[in-house]
Amino acid sequence: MSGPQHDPSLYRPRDQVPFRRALLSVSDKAGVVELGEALAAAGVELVSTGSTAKLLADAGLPVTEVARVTGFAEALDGRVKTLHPAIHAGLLADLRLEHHERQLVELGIAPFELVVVNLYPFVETVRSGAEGDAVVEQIDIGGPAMVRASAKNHANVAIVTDPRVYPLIARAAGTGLTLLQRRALARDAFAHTAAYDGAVARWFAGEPVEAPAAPAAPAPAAQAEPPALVEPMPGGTPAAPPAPAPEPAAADTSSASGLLRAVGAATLVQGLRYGENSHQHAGLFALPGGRGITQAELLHGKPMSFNNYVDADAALRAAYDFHEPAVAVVKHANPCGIAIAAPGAADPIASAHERAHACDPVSAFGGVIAANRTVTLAMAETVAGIFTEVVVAPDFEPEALEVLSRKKNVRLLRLPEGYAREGSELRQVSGGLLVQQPDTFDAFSSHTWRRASGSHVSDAVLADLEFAWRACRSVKSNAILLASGGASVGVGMGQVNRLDSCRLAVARAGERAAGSVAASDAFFPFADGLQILLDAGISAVVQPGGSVRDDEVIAAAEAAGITMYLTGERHFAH
Ligand SMILES: NC(=O)c1ncn([C@@H]2O[C@H](COP(=O)(O)O)[C@@H](O)[C@H]2O)c1NC=O
Repeated sequence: MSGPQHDPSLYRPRDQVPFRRALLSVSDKAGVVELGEALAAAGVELVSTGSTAKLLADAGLPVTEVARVTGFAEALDGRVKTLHPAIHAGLLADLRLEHHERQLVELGIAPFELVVVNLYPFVETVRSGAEGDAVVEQIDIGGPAMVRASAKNHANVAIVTDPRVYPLIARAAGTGLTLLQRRALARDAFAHTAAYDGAVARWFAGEPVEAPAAPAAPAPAAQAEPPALVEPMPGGTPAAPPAPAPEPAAADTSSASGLLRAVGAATLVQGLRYGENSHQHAGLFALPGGRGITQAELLHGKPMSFNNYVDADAALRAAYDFHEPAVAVVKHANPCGIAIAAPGAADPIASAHERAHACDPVSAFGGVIAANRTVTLAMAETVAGIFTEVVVAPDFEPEALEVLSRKKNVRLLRLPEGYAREGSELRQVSGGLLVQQPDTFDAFSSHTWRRASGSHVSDAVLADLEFAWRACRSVKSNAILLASGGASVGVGMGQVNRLDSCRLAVARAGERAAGSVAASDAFFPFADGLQILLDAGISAVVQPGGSVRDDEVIAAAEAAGITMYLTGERHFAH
């Protein structure tokens, strides 16, 4: 045996590992300051590379530069920064082993419990048209080394490669993560570096950097169940929630038990006029430390109703699923339009709203609008002409507030700072409660998809497919969403068979169906639903795959000469 020896008796168990020292080294800096703030506030020491460190320091955070830890200035134009034993021993020491702990002390090296890395934008650089050494320089070496080291050492280290996980990490800043959570992050980290290296290899082979065609993905059910980021419900009866704390602190809702504790400590915010219907009593309760729609400030209009809260929350979920400026218009908890800003739009959020509204103006009447950016005057002027129940956003420009406040019947809500959803979701069933990890699984990058039919599509079509696939997870199942240019053009939602959802999406899109792309939240059980989309003239489709009749479905796409991608992951929303 050539690898290291392994003696199971030497390993001491480690479940929850509190964060003491974090290493942050990111190319995409979005959200890293907020994360750094949460970590620093919890007393976590921050160590960071060149420009990440500068950004954190400029934000007033205490941060140690990697070069100070290694005693070695970053060299060779950044080719060597973190590639040093003083960093990698801190990432790889397995503190379950007494001799690793001892050696680390002897070496004078402190361990890391949290590593946040995202890699040089290799694929984006290729897509920008760069060639030769300009591309080679974007092959990240130190980043993947840290990601893989930390993922291997998930028994001790939490590795974060996806900015969408930052809110969870921020919430867990004071407690750290469990082994199960670190394992799930390690899984994602290895998938991330594998996809990255795959793209690099394809570039060297002179192939397009996106994932090549491959045999149909195995049925998701046939794959091993991935570990969830939330702890499973403890067996038997859940522990009784403790008495509410006198001063409600922010609750860690990333696990089922954490969420149940928070529910036990929830406090009544207000009685509502009524529930879903006028004969039902209802109230709104707040979770300790919650920063969601419950905590939003009513700037104008009548008090929110029960249904307003449900719809506004659904709209927020849809709009905040995008990093880009995005708007969702919701009716009865379903989006009747979702859009991101048109490229180069002078007023991005106004553009996103205009396009979301245009998807289905009939249904948008009396709708609830969520924007993930400040509402501008231009957006307000358009909204003012549309009968709207609620507009919720992180903020409103003063002029926008003035324009909208002239409308008596609209409710305007400003989100609390640091708006975030809970780390677990709860639903009541008779005699019990269902708790699950939210569907934040990130399978939106086409690099992880498999092309099952047709030829490579243009970057624009690929971007539309990515948009449609992301947007369709905010739509109740069975969901079919047609999109064009980063905007939905037809949504078929909530039907009890996929065929009707296809019919609905096509009917709502009308002439816009031709040339649009389609996303289906789960596999097509038969080719008939897809055929409706094909007959309407869609240009490409993305769906999970995994049906026993995948061959039939793929053959229909082949026959129509369109490209079909399989994601291997579905996005049911019930
Ligand atoms: N060479 C190294 O030792 C190294 N260590 C970290 N990086 C990358 O440098 C970037 C962050 O650098 P900065 O904080 O200076 O922007 C990250 O994308 C990270 O993956 C490295 N760069 C590339 O290989």
